[in-house]
Amino acid sequence: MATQIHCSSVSQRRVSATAATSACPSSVAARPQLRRAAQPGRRAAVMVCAQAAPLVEAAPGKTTLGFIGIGIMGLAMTRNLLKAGYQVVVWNRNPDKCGPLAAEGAKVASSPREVAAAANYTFAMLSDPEAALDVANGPDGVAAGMSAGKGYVDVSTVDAATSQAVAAAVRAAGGAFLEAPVSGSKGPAEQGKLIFLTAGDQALFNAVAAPLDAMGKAKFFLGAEGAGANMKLVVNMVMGSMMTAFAEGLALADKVGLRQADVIEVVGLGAIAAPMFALKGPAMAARTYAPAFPLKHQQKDMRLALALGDEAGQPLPLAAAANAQYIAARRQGLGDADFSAVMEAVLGQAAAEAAEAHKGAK
Ligand SMILES: NC(=O)C1=CN([C@@H]2O[C@H](COP(=O)(O)OP(=O)(O)OC[C@H]3O[C@@H](n4cnc5c(N)ncnc54)[C@H](OP(=O)(O)O)[C@@H]3O)[C@@H](O)[C@H]2O)C=CC1
Ligand SMILES: O=CC(=O)O
Repeated sequence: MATQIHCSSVSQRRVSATAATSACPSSVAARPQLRRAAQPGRRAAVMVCAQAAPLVEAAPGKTTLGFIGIGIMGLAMTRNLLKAGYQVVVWNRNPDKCGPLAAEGAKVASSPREVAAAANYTFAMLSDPEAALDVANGPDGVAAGMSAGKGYVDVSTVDAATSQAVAAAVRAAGGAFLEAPVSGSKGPAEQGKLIFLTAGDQALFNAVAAPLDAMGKAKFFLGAEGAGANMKLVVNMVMGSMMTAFAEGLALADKVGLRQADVIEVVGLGAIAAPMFALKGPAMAARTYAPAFPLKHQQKDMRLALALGDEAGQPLPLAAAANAQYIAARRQGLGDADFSAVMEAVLGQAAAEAAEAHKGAK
């Protein structure tokens, strides 16, 4: 897995080995706004903190990891932890989804609490804020299985308030907390090329550096919990708006007699080229939407980003318009399809307007 991190700006400070050894979970005030990961070779073996139990650096063969939420992303991410040689204990609400991982060597637990009790560090990849709160703070949840020296890494896409509520419950039980939402979809998850947007307890960030590297190609430490969640919502708001604009472009091209394949090629050669357009464009032109990133999750991210905009006093009219299209697509029953199925809402709107115009002409 690629683990090398490049600094693109002098204002972005690397986390030094000294910082890694001296940081405590509670020392959030001292953290810079944006930090990239330390070089793996410079990590200290044990992260010592005066106020909390030391967190031991995770390593295959000596660390048991937990993984909760075996959906599209969780399955691929857990596979990479198993491939890297970690012992992994898993739990999923629908236990059938743990079957393939059990066959590959994972142990299956009967509750999130049992996972946290069995593992040194537990990861969770859950659908939304409600699921994240249920799993972490519920009666048989992760916090109930936490104790000093353990850590919880929530990689789900949620809002800052959810992340902060989970962090409080985990810390109250003596554990450390890191939010670590990921940028990158099913393909990057399978290839171990996710981008982790982390925030929270820096000692835990350092302790789980190796498992993060087994699942991803880059990791950012952004400060106190909430910063990772906000970064993820900003990125996904842009992605959701881009996808809607692209769907409108393909629909318009078709209406005026252009080949959608030509549009995809022209876009791909110019300044607005994006891997997402190249990857999703041909399937959108064929109107097929095999789920990599479910549309219901993209709409959840738009909703959470708009709420963040409200809170921050930042108008987001473009994102609001895109969100309306994702809501329309959900109403068309496309929540479980890939988010590129927003194309159907764009086409559906055109069809509805044509029908309305036809009615008016009668
Ligand atoms: N797919 C993608 O490309 C990406 C997704 N994400 C984010 O990752 C998260 C997961 O996405 P993905 O794997 O695609 O989604 P899936 O829908 O495939 O998986 C969702 C997981 O959450 C579990 N879950 C939902 N509600 C609850 C609950 N109340 N209690 C316990 N477990 C629950 C599901 O369990 P069950 O199987 O029982 O339903 C399932 O394991 C989302 O936050 C998404 O926004 C981030 C980057 C990329
Ligand atoms: O959250 C989705 C992604 O592709 O990133």
